[in-house]
Amino acid sequence: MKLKEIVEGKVKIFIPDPNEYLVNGKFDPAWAPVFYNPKMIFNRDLSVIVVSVVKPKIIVDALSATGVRGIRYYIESWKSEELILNDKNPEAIKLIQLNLKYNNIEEAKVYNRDANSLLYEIKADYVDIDPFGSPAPFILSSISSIIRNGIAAFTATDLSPLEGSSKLSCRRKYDAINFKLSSSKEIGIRILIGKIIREAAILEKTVYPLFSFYADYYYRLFLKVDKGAKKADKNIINNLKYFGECPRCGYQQFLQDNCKTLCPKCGTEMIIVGPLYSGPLIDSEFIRLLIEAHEKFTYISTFDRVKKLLNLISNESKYTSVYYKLDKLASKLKIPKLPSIANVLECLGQASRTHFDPKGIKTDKEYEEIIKCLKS
Ligand SMILES: C[S@@+](CC[C@H](N)C(=O)[O-])C[C@H]1O[C@@H](n2cnc3c(N)ncnc32)[C@H](O)[C@@H]1O
Ligand SMILES: [Zn+2]
Repeated sequence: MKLKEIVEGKVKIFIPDPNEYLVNGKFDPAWAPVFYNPKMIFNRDLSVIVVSVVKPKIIVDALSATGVRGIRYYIESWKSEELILNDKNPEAIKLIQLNLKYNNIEEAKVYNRDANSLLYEIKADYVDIDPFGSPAPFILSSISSIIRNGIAAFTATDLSPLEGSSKLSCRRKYDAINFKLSSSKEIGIRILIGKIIREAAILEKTVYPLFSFYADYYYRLFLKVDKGAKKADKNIINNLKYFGECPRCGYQQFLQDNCKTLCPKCGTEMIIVGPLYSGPLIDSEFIRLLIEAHEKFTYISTFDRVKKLLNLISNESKYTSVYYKLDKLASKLKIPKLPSIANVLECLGQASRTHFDPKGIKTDKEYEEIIKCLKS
């Protein structure tokens, strides 16, 4: 394999030389023998900050590819007692070993295993699942390996099922009914968390979101894992719900079940999706710690973008309801001229923009008040 040296964060690593794997002059990271995607630097930068706050004892980068993620955690976030890097691809293992050596890390453990079988054999307090597409095949094994108060980190790039475009795929992978809704960007992340809560419950464990976000073409979740059948039951009872949107007037609400429901505002039958997680997506103390920690990472190439996202998420986390997409709402209600988002926010007083959608707002104000502000 012809290699190329690159710098990401504070580490220098070798990746397969993209020029060797061009097809018709184009390159896709999946065409190289070992996967490295520069579009995921933002994801890794944010994860480095998270790990610097969490300071886990045992870090597992279960789907490592080049090893860049785990190596960055060790060099930039925190020197954990143990660092475990794993990939089922033997070519990846050669590269991981080379990259560890190049960054003077001697103490890491490297496995060439199927991640699921490895995860059932080990215990850790931070497990990173960064797969091709869906993390669903790794949920049960990763949660099983994480001790009480440990962190599960998941990336999901399969937005099509999660956002309701591929309905059958969503049924198959996430056991949830889904349709394309106005707020599908947020619904998708809630369906994913709902699935993880149900899988964790099988093991008498549960998860609570600390920090979760949508960016570019993926979701990223950091969940705190807790143990106990009663806690698992409580989380399911309190936070596993359905969600309905009225196709006529755009009113939306969480629902206890997926029985036929008429819109309380206009009487039209609502479109219902779920089951999904209805609780907070962000822990306010955790986001405060991330904002504080971020100041130390002045060298990362995404410094400004990370700051913007963290501040926006901190703002929107004050509101528990799913965002309203104003252009969709205005078009449903035939409001001819959409006021600026800034004007709507000012009119509502307690409301925020959302990172999920530039046309969306989050507020806990009543539907009628939102409409009044849209019309004013
Ligand atoms: C998206 S890449 C990981 C990228 C890496 N985490 C990063 O940040 O650059 C997914 C990796 O998972 C590996 N993989 C897929 N299925 C696996 C399995 N069942 N067990 C172990 N590794 C697996 C692939 O070989 C690939 O290297
Ligand atoms: Zn309605």
